[in-house]
Amino acid sequence: MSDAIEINNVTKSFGNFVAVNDLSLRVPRNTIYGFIGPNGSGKTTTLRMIMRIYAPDSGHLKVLGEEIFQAYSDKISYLPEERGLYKNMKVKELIRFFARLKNVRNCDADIESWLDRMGLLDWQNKRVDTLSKGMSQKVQFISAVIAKPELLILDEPFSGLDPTNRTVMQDAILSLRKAGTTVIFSTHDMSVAEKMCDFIFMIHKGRKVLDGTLQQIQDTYGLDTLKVQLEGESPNLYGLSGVEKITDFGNAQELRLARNTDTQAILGELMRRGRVRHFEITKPSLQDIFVRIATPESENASP
Ligand SMILES: Nc1ncnc2c1ncn2[C@@H]1O[C@H](COP(=O)(O)OP(=O)(O)OP(=O)(O)O)[C@@H](O)[C@H]1O
Repeated sequence: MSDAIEINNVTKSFGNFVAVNDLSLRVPRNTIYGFIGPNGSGKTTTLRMIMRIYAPDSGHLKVLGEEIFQAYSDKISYLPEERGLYKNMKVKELIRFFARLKNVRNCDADIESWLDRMGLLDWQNKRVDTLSKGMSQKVQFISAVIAKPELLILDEPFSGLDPTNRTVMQDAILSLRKAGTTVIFSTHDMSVAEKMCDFIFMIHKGRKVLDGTLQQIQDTYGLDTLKVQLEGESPNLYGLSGVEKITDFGNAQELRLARNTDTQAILGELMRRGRVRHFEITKPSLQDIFVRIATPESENASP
């Protein structure tokens, strides 16, 4: 079976500005693929090309094995970044309308079951303009999944949701993947990407800079991070040999190490300076990897 998405050397410019530059990417079926990248790096433009809202200037795209949108339009759903719903329709009526657009009828039981899961059953006969932002987002999500798409594309599905609703949304996405759906979502939340995604793709200035499982990505950096906690306020961590960068989280600090740094020597030095509560040699987090790639050299320099 073909991959859910095959992108081959795709470029898209707006005027002189190259938003997506020679991008190639494969999304296997039945996976969750996370798109990450700084603001304006090309995530939405890529998703819009998959949805054929934009045509690439060059390169080729295949979605669910098809090159022509009409051939896959009924099997794909998109939750756009800018949420917009028909405000004077009632919730259930609106979801029914989106189902019909994909040629799905008689789905009231499914709609009710989704509304129930998303904590919106009592709102089914309320007008859309009476919903809060988070509620409309959930209604839009249900509208996207009601026709049981093979491929679901979500542009920042967690933004603006409170922690409970984030969990509800995460569970819904995971259950869809379990049922066989391929899910692509963009996010600025690195911990969500780390926990949920089978594969992570990072785009920076229109170019692919990361693509793989979290483990593959972290392995390219190796065990170059020290997580430490020392007793007392503002522990003195400066001047340690081999430490390239210190990130201070207040109660804990992360040290980035140069290759072949002697971590035992650092531990010895820290013990001379104070009482060490926590000392862990680890791979960098996705958040740290993102910052390393996206932060300009000058801001990312050694302390
Ligand atoms: N229709 C358009 N016309 C002109 N420029 C555009 C258009 N759409 C996107 N761009 C530009 O292309 C670049 C990539 O935008 P895109 O929306 O893909 O970024 P993004 O990674 O989704 O960002 P964010 O995280 O802020 O949503 C930006 O510089 C943006 O200004």
